[in-house]
Amino acid sequence: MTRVKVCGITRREDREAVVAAGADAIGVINGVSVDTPREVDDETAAALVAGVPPLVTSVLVTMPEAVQSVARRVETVQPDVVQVHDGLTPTQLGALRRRVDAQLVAVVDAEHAEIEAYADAADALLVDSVDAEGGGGTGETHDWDRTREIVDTLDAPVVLAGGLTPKNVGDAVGTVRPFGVDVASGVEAEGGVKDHDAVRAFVQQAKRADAAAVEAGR
Ligand SMILES: O=C(O)c1ccccc1NCC(=O)[C@H](O)[C@H](O)COP(=O)(O)O
Repeated sequence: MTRVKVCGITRREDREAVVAAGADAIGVINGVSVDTPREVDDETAAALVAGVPPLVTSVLVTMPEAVQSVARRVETVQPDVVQVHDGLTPTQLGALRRRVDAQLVAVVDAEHAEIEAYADAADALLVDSVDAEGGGGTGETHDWDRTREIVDTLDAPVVLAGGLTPKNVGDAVGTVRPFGVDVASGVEAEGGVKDHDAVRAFVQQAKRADAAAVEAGR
């Protein structure tokens, strides 16, 4: 079953709508070096994560400068998973993985030269369309055939992100067959505010496409 993560939650009511829509994971962005309407402060991040119910995964999305700083942030926010964009080498990610009480998702773009090393250092890989500064939330798709190759090559769970919307997520799931899909700007009413109808449609389309692919033996 393709898991669905909805990222960039800034408000309690959006977190609740995402849970009600049947998403598997909720992403909270905290400690990033890019300007984004989806980032929240430490206190809000911790409160949003604390309210995620059992059986739904909370994800802290961050862009650390050092292992220590992200370890501190994990202690403050207490997520189930930490998703690391940019900044750390595979060796540093390995050190972080041993240090924190959270699973680790490493973010790469589909053309990254060290994809295997990042996959080995983390619990899962998120293949995104990152901007020049290493940030996500670009609203841009990338070459899904390349991401399908990564899915087929690696043992690690691979999450597809970048430019997904309720309209294209079905094709994305059918083409890439990822472990999960991730969306931020594609289900927003405005920057940092989720459109609850779009969230529901996104989750439905992703799950429907997964069921169709399983039925077709793909
Ligand atoms: O969403 C952001 O603004 C962001 C900024 C800096 C680092 C990460 C960020 N988002 C992380 C995500 O996991 C997004 O869901 C992913 O990049 C996809 O975004 P989108 O293309 O908008 O669906």
